[in-house]
Amino acid sequence: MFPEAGTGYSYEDCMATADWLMAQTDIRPTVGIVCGSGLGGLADTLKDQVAFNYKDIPNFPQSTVHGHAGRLVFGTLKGRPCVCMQGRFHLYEGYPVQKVALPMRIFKLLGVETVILTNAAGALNEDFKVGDIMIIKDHINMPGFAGNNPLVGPNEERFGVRFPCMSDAYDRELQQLAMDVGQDLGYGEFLREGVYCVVAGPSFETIAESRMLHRLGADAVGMSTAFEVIVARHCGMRVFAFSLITNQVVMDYDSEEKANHEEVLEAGKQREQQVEQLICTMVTRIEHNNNYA
Ligand SMILES: O=P(O)(O)O[C@@H]1C[C@H](O)[C@@H](CO)O1
Ligand SMILES: Nc1nc2[nH]cnc2c(=O)[nH]1
Repeated sequence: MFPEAGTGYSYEDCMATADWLMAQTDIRPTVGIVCGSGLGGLADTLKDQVAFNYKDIPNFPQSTVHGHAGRLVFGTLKGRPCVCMQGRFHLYEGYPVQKVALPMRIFKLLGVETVILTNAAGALNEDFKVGDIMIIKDHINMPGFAGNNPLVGPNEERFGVRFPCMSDAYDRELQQLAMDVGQDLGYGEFLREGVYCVVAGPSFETIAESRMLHRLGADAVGMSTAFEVIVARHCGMRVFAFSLITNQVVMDYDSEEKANHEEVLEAGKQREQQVEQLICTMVTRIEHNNNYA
């Protein structure tokens, strides 16, 4: 049923990739960042950059989606050593779910302690607007109900336990930090919190599917993040994630709206600066505030 589960993603494979990277740069990141669709600009703001194209990194998948540059960028953000994925992998690109989330294990082996993930998502919550930033407090892994969980396969104890807890997946202190930073930056009007639901994609939702997800308790829907979060938590890293609301999901048969990737990228462009500022300030405060560190 899962032919590729457990092959090519061993501890030794991940270690080989991490060793290769550490031999190319002296930067030892403690924060790892994953940039969602159209949100890759943050990587360009890192200082003292050392960047790798995914195609040059051993065992690494390739980005195939417009808006995902396919570069792993090491550098510093306000003096703090970071590694930033400028582009991520999705189930709909044809990768097994284990491969989609593989970079989290590389992060761990590089020394990353805190992971910050971003994504573009459609709003199911009717109070949300395009341009809102939704701090993710929990997720629903829809493909997971059909067996698409990145931890399927033999468990590697050196990464984590067989049955990891997920009720604390999204670090509450980091959520509070994001709220505080957002308020300080004057982002209160477009800062929200909510539940993210991942679907496999690449087709956007039908109206019936959207209504169902909304009734199940999801505030936003997307095609990523939850798989990475599961693997990051399995190996003991702290996780913070947010969605940029790029479109209102169509839930009305009379609507003329049609979801499309171009509007997703455009919404990313419009909020790029605030997204970067939020992450950058959070990273600084994680470093300097022991309550959050
Ligand atoms: O990588 P993310 O989750 O930000 O990308 C979202 C989901 C699809 O890949 C794409 C749809 O426009 O944006
Ligand atoms: N599944 C899904 N992913 C998205 N990514 C950005 N917007 C959407 C959306 O409306 N649905």
